Amino acid sequence: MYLLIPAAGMGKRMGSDHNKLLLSLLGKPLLSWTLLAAESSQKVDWIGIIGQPYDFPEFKTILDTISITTPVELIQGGETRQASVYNGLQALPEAVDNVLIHDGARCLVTPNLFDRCAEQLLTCQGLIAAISVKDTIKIVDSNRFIKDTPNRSNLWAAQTPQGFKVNLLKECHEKGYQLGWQVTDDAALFENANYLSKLSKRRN
Ligand SMILES: Nc1ccn([C@@H]2O[C@H](COP(=O)(O)OP(=O)(O)OP(=O)(O)O)[C@@H](O)[C@H]2O)c(=O)n1
Ligand SMILES: C[C@](O)(CO)[C@H](O)COP(=O)(O)O
Repeated sequence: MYLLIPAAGMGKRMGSDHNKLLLSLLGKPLLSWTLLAAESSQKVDWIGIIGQPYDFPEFKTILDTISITTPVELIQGGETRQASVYNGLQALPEAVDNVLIHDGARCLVTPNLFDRCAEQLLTCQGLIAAISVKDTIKIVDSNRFIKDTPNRSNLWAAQTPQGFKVNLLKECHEKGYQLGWQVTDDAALFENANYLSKLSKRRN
């Protein structure tokens, strides 16, 4: 299975002055933990890391340090996550049918989660890992007055991995680019284009 890892962020919301994936967690950069999980997956056999070129020297150091054996390609990212994934899709070899996309920032992913998503992707057009929302969610207006309380049993928090048929996702990204859709995950492009993605309840 081909895996794209968006890793070209700049930590704006976090208020970081550099890529948060290079911050250390238990002695290793965040990105190392994500890559180690992908390396231990039974299904992932190619990894594209999408990054900003100024981070590539540190990415190469990480790859050397963890002695990764899965083939890895570094791909230039864009201004937004959406633009980064677009570039990642262009970098896939022509013959690839299925792709998983997993945020480098989600470093607690397990090899088993990659494997489950890879297996299920063979049975559907698209899927995402997600967890059911535990809190009661309020919809507010621009003055923060509460307007609605949606039924919690229909609410799921989208995570990654997200997996798709490559031809369909490329079509959705292209459409999104042409029509100016701005989304925060790939499943939203699928929705906008009226394709169906399946939820995969995240256990681990
Ligand atoms: N131009 C961008 C922006 C984000 N990402 C990646 O998309 C994932 C989700 O982004 P997010 O968590 O929002 O990360 P950042 O944009 O880095 O940080 P922040 O949330 O603090 O703004 C991350 O793995 C990030 O590296 C990307 O590849 N290209
Ligand atoms: C794709 C994602 O991880 C799903 O939750 C998320 O939307 C990425 O963007 P964010 O800016 O970190 O929310």
